[in-house]
Amino acid sequence: MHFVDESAYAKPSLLEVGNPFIAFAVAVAVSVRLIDHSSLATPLLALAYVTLVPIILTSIFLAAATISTAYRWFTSRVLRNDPWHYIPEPKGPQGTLAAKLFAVLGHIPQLRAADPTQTNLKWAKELNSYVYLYRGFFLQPRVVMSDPKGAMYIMGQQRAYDYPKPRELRRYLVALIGDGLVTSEGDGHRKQRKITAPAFTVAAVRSFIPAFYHHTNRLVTALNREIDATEGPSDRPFLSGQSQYAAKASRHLAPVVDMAYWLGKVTLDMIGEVGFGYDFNNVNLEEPGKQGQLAEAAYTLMRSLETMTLIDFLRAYLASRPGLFWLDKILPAPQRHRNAAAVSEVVERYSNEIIAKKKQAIEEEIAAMGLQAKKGALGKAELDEVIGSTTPQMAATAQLHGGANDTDADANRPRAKDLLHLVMRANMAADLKPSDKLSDDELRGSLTSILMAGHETTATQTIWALWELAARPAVVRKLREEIEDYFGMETTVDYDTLHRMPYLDAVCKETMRFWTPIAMTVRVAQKDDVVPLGKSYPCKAGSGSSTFNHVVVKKGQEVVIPIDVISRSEDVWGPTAGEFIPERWFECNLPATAKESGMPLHLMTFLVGPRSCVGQRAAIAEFKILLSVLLREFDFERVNEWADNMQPKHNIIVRPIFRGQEEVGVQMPLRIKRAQGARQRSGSLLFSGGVGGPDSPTKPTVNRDPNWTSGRSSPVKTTTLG
Ligand code: HEM
Repeated sequence: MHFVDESAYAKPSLLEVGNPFIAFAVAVAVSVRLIDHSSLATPLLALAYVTLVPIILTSIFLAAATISTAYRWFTSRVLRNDPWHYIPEPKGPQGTLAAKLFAVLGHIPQLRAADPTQTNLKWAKELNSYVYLYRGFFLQPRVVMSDPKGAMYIMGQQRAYDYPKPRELRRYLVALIGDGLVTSEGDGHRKQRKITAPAFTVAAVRSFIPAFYHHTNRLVTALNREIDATEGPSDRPFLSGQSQYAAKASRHLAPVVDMAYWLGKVTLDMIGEVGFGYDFNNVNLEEPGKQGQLAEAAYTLMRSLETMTLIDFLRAYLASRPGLFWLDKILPAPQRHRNAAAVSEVVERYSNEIIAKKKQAIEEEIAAMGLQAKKGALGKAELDEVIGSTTPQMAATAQLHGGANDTDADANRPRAKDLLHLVMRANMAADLKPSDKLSDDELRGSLTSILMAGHETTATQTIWALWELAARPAVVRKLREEIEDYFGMETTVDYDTLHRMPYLDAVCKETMRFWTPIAMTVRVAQKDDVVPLGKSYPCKAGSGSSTFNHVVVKKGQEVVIPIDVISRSEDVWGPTAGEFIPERWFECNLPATAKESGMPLHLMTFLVGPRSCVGQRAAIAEFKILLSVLLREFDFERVNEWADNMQPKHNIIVRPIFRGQEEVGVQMPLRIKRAQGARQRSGSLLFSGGVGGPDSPTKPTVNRDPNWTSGRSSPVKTTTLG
């Protein structure tokens, strides 16, 4: 059981649903009376006591909820004098059960019924405002802040700590992944971030590049194996991770494979190595059941997020009211929660081992440098001197729990210092105040945070890029031309070259704009505040005012920052905001509204401020490497019959499912073929046979687009990612 530090949260106001003080005071009073008037020695009375207290508490909660819901309804609908009376609000559900339950469920069923990005964009259009209000559970007002200036105000350096994540979300995440960088708040977060952020420097990310290529190349080898194994359609799945639908749609040397499955595997391998020097070797293993225990645990944890239902959300919401924490104890936990609890124990066990091995490895490094006498007195600068590639012991550690033997040619390459190693070394510095040091528990939290936050996000970003490119041969042609120009006959390019490729940069940015893996974040105000907006928006009809350019936020109020809506906002991107156009990123095409928005790189994909993505530099490099190598090697096509059935599913991360194939769950089935002119490789990238295989003398052939000036000679200017 993880303890959640609540110090970042202000005390709830009297009218907050399920006020803990009221609930607690009444429960104590009732208990005292029960104890006074009965003897708990009798089992029957003890049972009555145990049953009665929850019933009484529930009744109190329901009474408090009814009063505060009625109060909200009265002030907003009858008196029209609540602090948000002027902010437009979308219509509730019509004529359905959800309409009857509006007072309990608010607009949430509407948001969960369809793609929330589209629902929010539709509401913004109908209300003619990117700032509006919808109702959460028990009519709680939630302000939707799709105004970039407002969102940056909330998430920026000055205010981010006044707007922590809501308790229920945090409790849920802590139960899953422990209390690390993702979940900590206030001073706990400041401390974690101070130690962790310096591990993600440009120098560190540069040193990860060989590992990113190594794992991408393993994926290429595995996919080529799948292509070679495909003789034609089959009634039953015959490739790893394949669904029966994909098996049926496969053709000779052109299988339909689930790229979500493969990208999930490869990004886990990448984060395993660069995150904490651990080789999952997941790409070379088949079904999840056959993975190493830690990989399997990470996989199950991610899947448990996928299946959250409305009831789960309501339950989490209720159980997070301090007076009702016992609800979690008495309601039978769904199977997936039990799974999640079991796997988080596995993660914890492995994390302890990894941390212990790392401590040992760092001490060996210090000894190898002859600095043992000074151990405990080494400052940060001196510890930074302790550099170089992984010691043999560290390499052995890396292999200890790997899923399978690594058969790749460059398995024994020198490995860069991993993120956890860097974090732990920084944590050992004698010049760090004791109060700033992370405990083993906090280190474990940072390990799981990096593992979970840095894995499916990058996989998802790449899945969406392939989905878009699979329907855009002209974009693929231009991109391949640029890739060939920059890579030449090499299998890799360095960090700087990777970031100098303008069209790759534009395609990556457009994917990060159009498909943000994390579509939104929710925050809860700890103080009353007034949030300034970048422009004036029309007020709700009948509110007595015409426009508003600020939003009053009350303590305890939730604010939604819809990263996806900001990215597709016509106010920022103009009338083509809803289209996928990489060329919009060329300096000459960038709209003034995007440039003036003030967002870093004109995007909120990684959020901003002290709670922005700490791993963004690594994520971008990983994304660019995956995309450029995969596109160089393979053609990806959508399966025509299913092209219109893709539905983005939002569960913290936005991933694709397909109508008619719901039982498969998250998947990205794409037809894959060897690209025409897939090249002869120098170095370690091996695959068997086929055009451009290791024995093929074929020089790359590129279908040049006459309208495209690519590569080094391109006059196009962009502000590149990285
Ligand atoms: C394309 C890939 C990625 C995207 C789009 C992404 C996006 C984000 C976003 C939006 C947040 C803020 C979430 C919130 O507070 O609600 C976040 C936080 C975080 N990300 Fe990423 N991320 C990506 C990849 C990575 C990678 C590769 C790593 C690690 C190697 C990573 C580590 C983290 C961590 C530790 C946090 C918590 C930061 C904090 O609260 O201080 N992310 N990410």
